[in-house]
Amino acid sequence: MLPELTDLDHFRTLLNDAPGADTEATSGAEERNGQLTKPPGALGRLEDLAIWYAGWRGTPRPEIRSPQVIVFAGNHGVTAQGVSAFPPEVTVQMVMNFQHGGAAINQLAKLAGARMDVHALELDRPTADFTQAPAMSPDELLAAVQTGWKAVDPQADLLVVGEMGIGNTTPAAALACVLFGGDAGDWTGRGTGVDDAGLVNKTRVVAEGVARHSGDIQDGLDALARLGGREIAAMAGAIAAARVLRIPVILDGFICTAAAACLARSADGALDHCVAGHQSAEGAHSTLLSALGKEPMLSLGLRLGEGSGAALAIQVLKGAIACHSGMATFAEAGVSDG
Ligand SMILES: O=C(O)c1ccc[n+]([C@@H]2O[C@H](COP(=O)([O-])O)[C@@H](O)[C@H]2O)c1
Ligand SMILES: Cc1cc2nc[nH]c2cc1C
Repeated sequence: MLPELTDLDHFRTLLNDAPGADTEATSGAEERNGQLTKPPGALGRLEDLAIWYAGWRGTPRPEIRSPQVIVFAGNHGVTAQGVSAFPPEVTVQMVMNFQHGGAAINQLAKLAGARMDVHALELDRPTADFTQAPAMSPDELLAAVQTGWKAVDPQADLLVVGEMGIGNTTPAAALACVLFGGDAGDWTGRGTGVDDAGLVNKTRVVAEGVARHSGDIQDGLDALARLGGREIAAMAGAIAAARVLRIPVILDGFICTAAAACLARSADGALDHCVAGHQSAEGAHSTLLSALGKEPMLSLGLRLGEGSGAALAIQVLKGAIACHSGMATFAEAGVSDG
């Protein structure tokens, strides 16, 4: 059962107190992995993924039957600073495209056998431009986190969270910068494709936001309120709910990883139930994944968001689980082990 979220301190407490993976299931899966008809380690990272998944599902021989993909959408006041190659109205237009089944994520979720939900968060009320004021008030942050928290199906056995939000690589860069340090230029990339002058302007905007707010940021949730966005906060809420429910999560690209990073900076082990689905072409994604100690499953040059890279990675994880749970042991198959 997922408790109702009453306030942000309650959220922090639930995240800090969330149980870890089932150690018995993990060791049972390790033992089973050692008996399967293959040379030790021959399935490479698929073996680690299967053992990780088994631990979080609490069974040494799990299946993936009910994956869920959730796409959250939000609008950003900081787009007034000219930080995106696309206009903000594309956010609501793409939400309609998701609802009509026409986006990349619709195809990839369907292919992965996943249920897909779309949550648009107050698109007609963008966050404040963080160069001028905190992006969200604490109450606005809580409402967005609650949307994500409640969006997770407790019956799901795997979760992908994705986003749509014109301008959101700017808050994602600002979050990464304030959480991990370095210069704005280390974290700022081209997003949907800003030109060289656009990149200089966007880097300035990120630097201004970080300079304005860093003194008031103690943890990841403070960072989310001041520099984040509603869809980013909702992703954080959903990832945290999955942690409490022991539902494994596949992270998507730069923005999704920035949301996850806010949790990592609010509670130790907050992302132990997450793997990185892919490495985005957004320049700083690899740096952010390294900072979180996450190795991407795929690297295909995607920079779409929407949960697309993570939805593709569901298929790889399904492959890992199919082998782990379906293969015969040496004893069962009468094959001599080494
Ligand atoms: O997932 C990523 O790594 C990623 C990288 C670049 C862009 N995006 C998507 O593009 C939008 C943000 O780009 P921008 O240039 O408007 O900040 C947003 O809707 C994201 O889903 C996503
Ligand atoms: C068309 C378009 C589709 C997207 N999907 C996720 N982010 C996006 C940004 C744009 C511009």
